[in-house]
Amino acid sequence: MAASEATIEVRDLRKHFGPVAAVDGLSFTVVPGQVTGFVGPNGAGKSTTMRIVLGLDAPDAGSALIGGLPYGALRRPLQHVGAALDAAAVHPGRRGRDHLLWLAHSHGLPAGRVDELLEQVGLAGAGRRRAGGYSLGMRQRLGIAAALLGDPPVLLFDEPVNGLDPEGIRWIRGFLRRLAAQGRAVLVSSHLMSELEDTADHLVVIGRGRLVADTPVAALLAAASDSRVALQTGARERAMTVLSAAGATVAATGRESLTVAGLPAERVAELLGAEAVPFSGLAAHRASLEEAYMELTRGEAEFAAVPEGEGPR
Ligand SMILES: Nc1ncnc2c1ncn2[C@@H]1O[C@H](COP(=O)(O)OP(=O)(O)OP(=O)(O)O)[C@@H](O)[C@H]1O
Repeated sequence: MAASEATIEVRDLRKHFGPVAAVDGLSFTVVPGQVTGFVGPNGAGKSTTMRIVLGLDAPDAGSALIGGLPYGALRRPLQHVGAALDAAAVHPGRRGRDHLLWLAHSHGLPAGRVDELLEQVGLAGAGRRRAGGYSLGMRQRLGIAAALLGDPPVLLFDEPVNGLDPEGIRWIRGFLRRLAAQGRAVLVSSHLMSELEDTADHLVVIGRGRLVADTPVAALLAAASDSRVALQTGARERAMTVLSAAGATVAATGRESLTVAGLPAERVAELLGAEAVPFSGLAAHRASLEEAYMELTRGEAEFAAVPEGEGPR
């Protein structure tokens, strides 16, 4: 597939529902060969953005392009973009395999891929059972198979791990990574950062319809991890004086322990060494993605808990 086909470009996108600005001037690009996590709290505008990308909603302003074209201009949409937005969107009386055959048929796609896809998503043994009897995990897998029917270079998944058991979550993570490794652009939404740990290469973080961050996961983790150092020292007061003078924010966490923010571990060691301040332990704090996210969104009003009765939702 050509790399340029495998992109999603969102530019100055806006969408209001009555007084609510669901999407409020949002711009970002999803590139091929990566899993891009689309993160924000409930109501941040993730689903609305995805629906606009897929031509299911019209924006008030701005554009959302798939491989350079709006969804409506794609002649064979399923061959350009696949999406799983709602795991329950299958008629319960329909067998899983028949659902895919019907989709293939109605979009002029070869039916030959259906069995291969059922195999790929782990539904080979259940394809002839009615979807009404499927577990949530099985319906998610069927939705993913449907998204892949046209072998598209661009894929969107809205909260694909919602309600899945650990085995299902592990499977989806690996599957998304493989799809990206094939050169596809993969956009995955979640309201939980922890769900994207080990899955996403890049993050687009939004709050109240606006961009909060657009960053490689590695850079975000490095920034958050570098920002704190755990220090053990019998000379707590002297260490505090030296490090504060160098611009660090130092907090005592115990009689002989400190947390240092604003300086990397190597610099802390250097400064203490230069002033002959003894210390027995020094470790860079390794942030989890969840911690990095909290750090990133600290002070963002849209992420703060709204006291009951005061918020719009
Ligand atoms: N069809 C609609 N009519 C009215 N308001 C809507 C509609 N769709 C979305 N909204 C509102 O727009 C805002 C953004 O909703 P959206 O579903 O896009 O957020 P989200 O980030 O996907 O949230 P979640 O994580 O809960 O799925 C919310 O305030 C929501 O109530």
